[in-house]
Amino acid sequence: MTQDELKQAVARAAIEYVPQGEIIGVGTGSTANFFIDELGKIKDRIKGAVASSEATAQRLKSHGIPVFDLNDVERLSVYIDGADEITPHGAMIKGGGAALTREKIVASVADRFVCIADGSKLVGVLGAFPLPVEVIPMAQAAVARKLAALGCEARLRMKDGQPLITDNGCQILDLIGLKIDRPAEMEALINNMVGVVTVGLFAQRGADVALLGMAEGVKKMTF
Ligand SMILES: O=C(CO)[C@H](O)[C@H](O)COP(=O)(O)O
Repeated sequence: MTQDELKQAVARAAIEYVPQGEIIGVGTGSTANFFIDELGKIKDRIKGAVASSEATAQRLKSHGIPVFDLNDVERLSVYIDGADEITPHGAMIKGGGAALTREKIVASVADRFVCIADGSKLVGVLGAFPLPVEVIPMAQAAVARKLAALGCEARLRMKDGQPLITDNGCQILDLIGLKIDRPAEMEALINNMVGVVTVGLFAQRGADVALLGMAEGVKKMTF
């Protein structure tokens, strides 16, 4: 099976977690896109969705799924999203698609985080994938120096020759070679740096369920 077929398989499996008549949280990325396409087929089952990015909002709308502002929603029973890496304990690196801040916000009001990913995302230790950190642009260089002092390279993410600008008007530093032995502690340490908006470590609030696409089928893990 190709990686896309594995992503499609977990996107289909995640439909089981979509509650009747509710608003759900929807993530960002290629796996989330496959999920949105599946959601489009059963859109009458839900009231609508809260999107974790402008791109996701557009895709939901293209399927005729109503998109709600999080400020108008008190709680979500489920948030469904992909990950760049996930451990056997449910800690994740997210933000490969630069949507980490809104993803963390939407996930924070959800009772349950269902992570959907192809099996290659399952790792023993986080950090082979560069860890994204969203930063306030004026603090970018200062934050990069502090992050580099942790023993990694902090590389400004570029797009079309310019620093990438997120949906929040911020920039992304990708941390290469960071050793992440204790994800929850590292999350708190980086989040506490002045100028950091969000770190793409989801450990203090990790996944509750992971659906991982493997050649032999969808593997379910609960945490
Ligand atoms: O965190 C994310 C976007 O900010 C994505 O969930 C993550 O990058 C995984 O993406 P994909 O499903 O395309 O592999």
